[in-house]
Amino acid sequence: MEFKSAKSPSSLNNPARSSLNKSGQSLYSSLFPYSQTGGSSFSSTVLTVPRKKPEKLDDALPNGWLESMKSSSPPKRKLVKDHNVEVASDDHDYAYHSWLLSYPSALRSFDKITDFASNKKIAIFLDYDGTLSPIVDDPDRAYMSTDMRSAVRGVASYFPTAIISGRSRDKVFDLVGLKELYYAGSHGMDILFPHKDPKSTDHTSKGVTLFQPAKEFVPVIDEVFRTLEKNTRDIKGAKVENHKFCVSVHYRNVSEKSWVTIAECVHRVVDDYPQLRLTHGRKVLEVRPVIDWDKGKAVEFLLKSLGLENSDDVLPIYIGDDRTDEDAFTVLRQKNRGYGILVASTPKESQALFSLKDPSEVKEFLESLVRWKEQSSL
Ligand SMILES: O=P(O)(O)OC[C@H]1O[C@H](O[C@H]2O[C@H](CO)[C@@H](O)[C@H](O)[C@H]2O)[C@H](O)[C@@H](O)[C@@H]1O
Repeated sequence: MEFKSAKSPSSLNNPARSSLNKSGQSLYSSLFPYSQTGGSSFSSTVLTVPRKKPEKLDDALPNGWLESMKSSSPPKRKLVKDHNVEVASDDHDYAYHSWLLSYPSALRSFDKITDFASNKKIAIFLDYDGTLSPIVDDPDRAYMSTDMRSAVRGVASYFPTAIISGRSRDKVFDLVGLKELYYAGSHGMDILFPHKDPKSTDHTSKGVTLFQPAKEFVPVIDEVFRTLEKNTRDIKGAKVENHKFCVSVHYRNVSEKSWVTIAECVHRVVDDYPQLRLTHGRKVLEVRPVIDWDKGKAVEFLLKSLGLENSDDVLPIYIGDDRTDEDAFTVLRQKNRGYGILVASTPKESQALFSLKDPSEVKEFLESLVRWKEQSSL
């Protein structure tokens, strides 16, 4: 990531922040918590992050693969011991706090967000890994806490709430376990509507309306999954997951010296399938069908299904941490119709407007929304 010194946050050249919605109201400029014209005394040293669409692995030159793989998850933070408390180093704090000027904390901006949301219908979209659950080495053990589950249940009792994950729908449903939510698995290619009867005793994700735009790719995805499993068997730490409409190849637990080997192995397999493409998440390579569908399209589809599209009295809020979430942030930003909130504890370029540091801040934000809603309906 490249940092540049800038005169003021206004140098972000961010048209979305001043664009207007249909009623002439700006979602962005009215919420930007820092002056976009005047410079603060701090501004001459502010670090800003260039905003460009994150590069996908399949767009990168072969030489770029390794760099892309190395930067695909925040580096381990340099920690220093201070009174038995682990705190981030000064360098990290400085960069992070500077970055917050461009991506303000959604918690600190909470009053502005809710001022804007008053008299609007909020719709909540949540990524799973890194947003509701912390990133852990073993994808099968990425559990969300009981408190987080309660927070999600809380928001879902007031606002339509969807989980939009790269995982298969069944896996993410098993991890979240709330049947009142909408689920979009496989990066939005497998959409489930909640049980119509909230008292249903069916605790599986079955029996409700589905939207599966990549249905015909299931056999090829299965074939590629089996080939990748076989071909990566000798790469220590590699893990391949079949998400029905896409495949994940994890290299988090692979020694860095074998990253080229695993990348080449995946590329060799995918090269034989022109109908498939590769994208890149947090220490994971993902094989997906070449269809014009992503988390952003899933958000649009869900808003439409909920009768909430093209409406000025609707405020979609999308919270996510990964490159694949950028598609959803972009949709909200381009259409000037909602807030993207990036979960990040290190500076990252993003199409999101706000940020939260980690899943515990996500939980706090969701709980605050519930409290705000409860108080405003008194
Ligand atoms: O869209 P998401 O819900 O964020 O899913 C994206 C990927 O999440 C999982 O992998 C990530 O989390 C793992 C557990 O913390 C971590 O070990 C891995 O390195 C991360 O990439 C999931 O296993 C993938 O299949 C999803 O695509």
